[in-house]
Amino acid sequence: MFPDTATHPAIKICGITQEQQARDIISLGADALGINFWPKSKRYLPVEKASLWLPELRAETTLVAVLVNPDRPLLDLLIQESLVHILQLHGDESPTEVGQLLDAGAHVIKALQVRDRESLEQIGSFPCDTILLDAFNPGLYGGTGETFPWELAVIAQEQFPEKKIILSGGLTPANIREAILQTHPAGVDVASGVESAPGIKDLTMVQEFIEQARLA
Ligand SMILES: O=C(O)c1ccccc1N[C@@H]1O[C@H](COP(=O)(O)O)[C@@H](O)[C@H]1O
Repeated sequence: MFPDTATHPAIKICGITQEQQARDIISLGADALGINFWPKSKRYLPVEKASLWLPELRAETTLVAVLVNPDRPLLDLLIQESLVHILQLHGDESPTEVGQLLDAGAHVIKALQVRDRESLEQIGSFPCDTILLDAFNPGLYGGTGETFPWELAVIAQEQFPEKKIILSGGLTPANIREAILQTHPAGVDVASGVESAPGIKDLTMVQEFIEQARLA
C-alpha cells in the first residue's frame, strides 16, 4: 500500500495540518502525506478537523495517519470511515496489536526507533511488510529532527529483505540525497526538516526536498 515509485523512493511529507498546504504539497510531487493524530505532537490535528478535508484528497495521494498508542475509538473511526490509507504506529504497539490491525483490514507501517544493531532485531517480530526507522530518543516518539546512523538502515534491509524500509529522522533538503544514496530505502519521511514552524510546512523547503530526493 505504501506507494511504489519506479524512479525514486516514495516521498512522504509528514505533519500536515492545513488543507491548502496538503494540496500544494501534492502538486509539488509528494507521494504520501502524513497527518498526526497524537494529541501531544506539535503537529497534532484533531480527527474532527482533518475529516473535513481528508475525504476529498483520498483519491489524489496516499494518506497516512501518524499515531502513538492510539485508543480503540480513534482506530475504529479511521478504519471504518476510511479517512486514511495507512496507519503509521510510533508508540509501544506490540506485534500482536499490529497483527490485529492487519486482520481488521488496515495497512500498517510500524515505526521503530533504532540506535544499534541489537535494536534492529525487533523488526522481524512485526507482521507488517513496511517498517519505518527513526532516531532513538527515549520519551519522545518521533518528530525530533534527529538522525540515526544510516548504516543501520542498510543492515536492516540486508537482514530483512522481505520488508520495505522507510528512512526517517532528521531528514532535510540538505541531507536527503546523501541519505538515499547511502541506504536505498523504499521510502523517505520528513516532518521537522521542511517546516517554518511546527505543523507549518515551508513549501520552498518541501520542493527542494522532493527535488533532491528525486536526483539521488
Ligand atoms: O512529528 C511529530 O510530532 C511526531 C510525533 C510523534 C510521533 C511521530 C512524529 N513524527 C514522525 O517522526 C519521524 C521523524 O520526524 P522528523 O523528520 O525527524 O521531524 C517522521 O516519521 C514523522 O512522521
